[in-house]
Amino acid sequence: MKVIAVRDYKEMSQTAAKTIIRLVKEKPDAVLGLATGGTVIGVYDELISDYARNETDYGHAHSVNLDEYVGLSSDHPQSYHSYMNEHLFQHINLPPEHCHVPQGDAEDPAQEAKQYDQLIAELDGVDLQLLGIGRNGHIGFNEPGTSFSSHTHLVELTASTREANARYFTSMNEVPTHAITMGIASILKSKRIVLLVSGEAKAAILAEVLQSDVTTSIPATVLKMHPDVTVIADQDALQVVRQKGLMEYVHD
Ligand SMILES: O=P(O)(O)OC[C@H]1O[C@](O)(CO)[C@@H](O)[C@@H]1O
Repeated sequence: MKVIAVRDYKEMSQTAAKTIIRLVKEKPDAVLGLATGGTVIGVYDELISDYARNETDYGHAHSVNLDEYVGLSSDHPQSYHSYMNEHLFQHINLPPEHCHVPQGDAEDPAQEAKQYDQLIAELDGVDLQLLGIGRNGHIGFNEPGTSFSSHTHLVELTASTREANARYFTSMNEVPTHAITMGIASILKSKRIVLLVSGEAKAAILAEVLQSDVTTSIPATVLKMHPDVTVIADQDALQVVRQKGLMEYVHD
């Protein structure tokens, strides 16, 4: 796992966006694994402004999103599908039929999860998976304790994850209790992974991930088992890493 230190959120977003743009130029039919949440919005903003300037062509690319809330239809304003439309899909020429997000209102979420894995396999896997990290170390919606052999599956969200995401809903009662998420094994199949960590709120978990052995109690530690993971962390997120003298893990 290679950790790159950047100045701030802007530089983190630009660095990740450049990696994605380079990949799409080298491999126009690349499969991009995308994430939602606050951390990755800056990356999408960078992709959109690059698209406006350079017309980077996404016409042959595909995207697969990590997760979706169970019970929300794709056009529900708080669904991850709507988030992706708002923050990326409607601004670039990624064909709508190439944009995949699990269907949150599927009648049988377990079946939907199975089909999602099949779809990823049919696309020949994810070329680059973009990830954020939860304050408890979750990746996708794989909460602590999730088996490393999990494929796309139905999960019950922890109270802390629901609280962290409550900011997008008008009340805590509206925050869905379950989600469909790509599993740890599905994420590890990606050819390349870029994990973004920004802000003080993520400083403790970043230090824990770097320090800890691989353990299901901190799902992101599993990334140490993947051969091509780049963590891009800003100075605020590196505060605890610095305090604990763990800078040996970090490159500038
Ligand atoms: O970027 P945020 O909003 O801190 O969220 C961290 C992670 O948690 C999730 O919101 C839940 O999976 C992810 O989408 C995100 O990568």
